[in-house]
Amino acid sequence: MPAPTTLLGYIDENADRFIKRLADAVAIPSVSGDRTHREDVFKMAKFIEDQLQTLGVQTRLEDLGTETLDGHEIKLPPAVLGKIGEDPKKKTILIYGHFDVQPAFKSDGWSTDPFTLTIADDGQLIGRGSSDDKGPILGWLNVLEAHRDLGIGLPVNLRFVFEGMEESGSVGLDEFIAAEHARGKDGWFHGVDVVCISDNYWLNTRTPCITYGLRGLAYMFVQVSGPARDLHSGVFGRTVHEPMTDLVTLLGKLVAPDGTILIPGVDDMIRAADSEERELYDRLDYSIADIEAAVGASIAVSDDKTQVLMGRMRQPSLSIHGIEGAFYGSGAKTVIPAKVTGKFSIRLVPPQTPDKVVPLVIQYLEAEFAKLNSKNKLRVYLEHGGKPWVADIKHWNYEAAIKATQAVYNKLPDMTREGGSIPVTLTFAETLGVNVLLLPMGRGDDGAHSTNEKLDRSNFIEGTKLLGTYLHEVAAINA
Ligand SMILES: C[C@H](N)C(=O)N[C@@H](Cc1c[nH]cn1)C(=O)O
Ligand SMILES: [Zn+2]
Ligand SMILES: [Zn+2]
Repeated sequence: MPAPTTLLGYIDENADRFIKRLADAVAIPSVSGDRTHREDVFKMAKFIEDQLQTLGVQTRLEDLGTETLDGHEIKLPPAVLGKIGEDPKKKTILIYGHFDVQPAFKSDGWSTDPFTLTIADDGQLIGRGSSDDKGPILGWLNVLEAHRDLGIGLPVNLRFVFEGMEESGSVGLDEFIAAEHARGKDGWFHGVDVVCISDNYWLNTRTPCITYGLRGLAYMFVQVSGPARDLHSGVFGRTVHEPMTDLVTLLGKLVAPDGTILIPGVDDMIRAADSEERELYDRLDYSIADIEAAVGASIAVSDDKTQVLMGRMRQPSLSIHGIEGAFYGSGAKTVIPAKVTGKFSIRLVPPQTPDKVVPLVIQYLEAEFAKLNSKNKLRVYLEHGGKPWVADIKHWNYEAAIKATQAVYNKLPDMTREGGSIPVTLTFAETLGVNVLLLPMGRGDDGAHSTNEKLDRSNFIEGTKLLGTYLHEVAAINA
């Protein structure tokens, strides 16, 4: 049963107002990984809570405790909980999203201010968080508002969990979910039938997708320290072991230019795909031209689309993100940095977990460091991690999402595994024991985490219709 046509019409008629609300959300720089923005993450939690309340949702701000960031103990942003509908005859869907964002500075190469939503002539809504993940969260608000204003009853009961730490390891959330679950029928998640998350992207720019897998993550720091302070390279060059020299040598031993992970045992954990599995990837609407357009260069590691897709969806990857403490400014500072920290992450696929992979990384880097005969000090550790997740797509939750996609887009969705990570997904699946579905709103070229992140106007508006239609399709299924 598709959503009422009045609902879809309402969403079209109110598109400009919905975009204005997205602009208000983007204007709050809720960067969870930057201590100086912690107040903004709190402000964003309040913004979402206020919106939910206005839309008739019963809410609660859940204190998740504290964390230590850059040596300071600071408060974690609260999780925003919402509840609307308690009809025992209806199914109950838990909606998850995150209102924190990745850092963004104009100087990174943005064409416009990252925290001012800019509407381009072609309909792109450009701003940090537009696609990841404020647009999708606001999509749910749009759906609630349409039902309220049209006087259409929600076809399902809804529970919401919106967090403000997803981009920084979802600190505190797993413990909260476990504790609430342990409270049984008094707990927040009591009665939840399935979970729906809109926080990833289509493969390309034309075909909507439904996602049944995510990679896990082991985000690691490798720190080399030596001198008591930064040194003049003219005075001390070739007289001391330099931390930066040691670090870049180690970083150079992690991954080959074609993406092969050089840490013994890591790539070997994954069995090769058989022909039946390869076919799943062959069938997806994707080409090398899509990846080239999304990254803005002809740099795919292979000309074989299936191999590229498998590299993203069913193989681990290792990326080097940066070096803290290294000189990176303009000019030509002749410094020997005293302490440098390399940051890299490994995206994990089943059966890999941080517990299985991290000891291999530590052992390998320590052995490679020993070969350098350096007198500097090495420290390798896990900063945050999460396990991979793969779901059963034969569940009615997926059936409803496929029907909704066909109703809104008149197309069969691509069935994908996402290369990114949403650590709480597996927690929902394992702790609550329910089916989880990923129903993305944005396109593969949205530039999440990158400069000029955008969400296309049509994806925001049709995506809102998709979320609303999905609720009605869930209600129509006899399960
Ligand atoms: C897929 C999701 N929208 C996302 O971007 N997740 C992040 C999670 C993360 C973990 N550490 C930092 N961010 C990702 O996949 O990088
Ligand atoms: Zn993200
Ligand atoms: Zn996200």
